[in-house]
Formats: sequence, C-alpha cells, structure tokens
Amino acid sequence: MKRLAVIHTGGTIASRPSPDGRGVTPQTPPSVPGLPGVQVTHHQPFNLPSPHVTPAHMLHLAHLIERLAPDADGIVVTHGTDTLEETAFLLHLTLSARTPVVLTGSMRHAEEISWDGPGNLLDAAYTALHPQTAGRGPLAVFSGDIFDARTVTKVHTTAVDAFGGYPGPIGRIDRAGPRDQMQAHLRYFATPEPRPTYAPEVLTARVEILYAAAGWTGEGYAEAEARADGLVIAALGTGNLPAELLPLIASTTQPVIIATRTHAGPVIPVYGYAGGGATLVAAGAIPASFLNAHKARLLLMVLLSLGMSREEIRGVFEGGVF
Ligand SMILES: NC(=O)C[C@H](N)C(=O)O
Repeated sequence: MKRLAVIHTGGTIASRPSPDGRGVTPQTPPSVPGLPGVQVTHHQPFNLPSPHVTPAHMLHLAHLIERLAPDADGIVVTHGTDTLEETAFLLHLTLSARTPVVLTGSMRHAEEISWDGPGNLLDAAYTALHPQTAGRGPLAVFSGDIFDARTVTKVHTTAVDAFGGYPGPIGRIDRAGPRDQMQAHLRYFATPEPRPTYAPEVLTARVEILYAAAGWTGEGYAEAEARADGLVIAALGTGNLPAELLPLIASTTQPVIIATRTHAGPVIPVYGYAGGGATLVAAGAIPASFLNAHKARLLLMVLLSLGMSREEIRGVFEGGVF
C-alpha cells in the first residue's frame, strides 16, 4: 500500500457560497477521489482563503510536511490559488525531505458546473506518488500541467488553466482508463536542478515591495525604507528605474532587490543611463535574476531572518540557481 498525506489549507477547492449569501468562503475540505491501493491520511493545519495565508503559515506548513514526510510516499497540499506560488516557493526554499510534495487547488468551487477540484486533486495525487517525482522539490499541478515551484505563477484570474510561468511546465500528467483501473500517464520534460535549502526558525524580517511605473519619482520609498529590513522593487524591463530612484538606492544600507514587473525574463545590468540596471547594481542593488517580486521578497525574508549580511545575500541571489 502506498501512503499519501493530504494537507488541506483552504482556498476555493475547500469553498462554497456561504449560507449568509455574502459570497464564496472556505468551508469543508474536498474529499479525495478513490485511489485503489493507496492509504490516505488527512491533515488540516488551517482553513483559509489564500489571501489570508502569511509567511508564518507557510513556514508552519513546511514544518508539518517535514514531520509527515518520513511516513508518506507522497504529500499533496490543497491551497487557494491567489498565493499558491508563494507557499510553493517558500517550501522550495525550506524543505529538505525528499518525499514528493505537490500543491494544487481549484478555480471553481464545489457547487459550480465543471468544478475543477477533483480532477486537480487526482492529478496531484498521481504526480506525488509517481516514482519519477522524487527529488524534484515541491511542484504545483494544475489542469494537468506540472510546474516547478521556482517558476510557477498565476497567470489568469478566472480561467481553469490559471497557472503558467516562464519557461513553462516541467511535465504533464494525464489519466486514462476506467475509474477503478485508472492509469496515470506522466512525463517530465526537464531534469531536476540543484536546490539549496534554508532552515529559518521564524520569518521575522520585514521586506516591502515597491512597484515601479512611468514617472515614479520615489514616492513611498523613504517610508518603506524606514519600516523594512529590506526592499524589493518590481522595476521596469531588465531592471531599470526612473533617474530619481538612483540616489535613493545608493544611500540605502538595507538590501534592495531589483525584480521586474515584466512577466518573464531575467533582471540583468544592461543600461548605463541614470536609473538603468547597470547604475542600480553599481549603487549596491541586487538583481533578482528570474524571480518575480513576491518570490524575491520571500527569499530575502528567509535570508534576513537567518541573519545574513547584504553581501552574503548578494551571493545567494547571484548564485545562478534562481
Ligand atoms: N481559486 C482560488 O483558490 C482563489 C481564492 N481567492 C484563494 O486563493 O483562496
């Protein structure tokens, strides 16, 4: 008998319209469709819409997974889709267990026509229990596509295939055959990459994200700098900003990570005009590589919470694995 642990955390996959008529809210976790030859255990550390999930919840989940991993052949986490990629990435950074961990959710709730919860849950379970999944780090499975936690991102607010992320899925799961003899057809397109892991006890560091736009002259920067232990800027293109930001960044002593508001591609120091990426890096800023701003924030929170210096943090971001 294979052993599958299912961890329910809330989200639309656990939701229905609330009896008071105010809208859709998390209520009961989804039941897992029948899996012949699999012993399933259920765990529910919290039952939240994912906009209420904090980095502290994510770390709590990581600790629960580490405890369950020795007694499980695979672990599925059901989660709201809005912050699923952040939880997946925090697990990517912190989990050292080799037991496969697969996150999934749904875009439609249990009372809608074409509820996508059961199919996603089944795909996630088959993926988590598949022999080729071990050693790949946490994954996200949605609409049959299998994504790496580092690159996965929500790309649509309502579509059932709501997840994507450059350069795309690392695998595909499909199912065929009658319910009691269902066969999973799973194929990976990429080999696993090295994944350094970190073990923060708590995530105490405060990191704020600033979002760049044409004509931004740094409004909000000084306030964020005063409050935070580190900053992430969702900058323009390859990591450029209006000229007014350059002196602000040059005088900041905390780490300033430059991500991009563009949906794909790396941050690299190309441009030498005031505020261009090359000038920001010369002023001390750290490029986020391929990480989006909210994933760069989590990485920075982890590294700051471990007490790393700005130069040590630069080494991690520039280490070539993000
Ligand atoms: N589809 C979903 O799960 C969206 C929901 N707002 C959540 O993230 O909890």
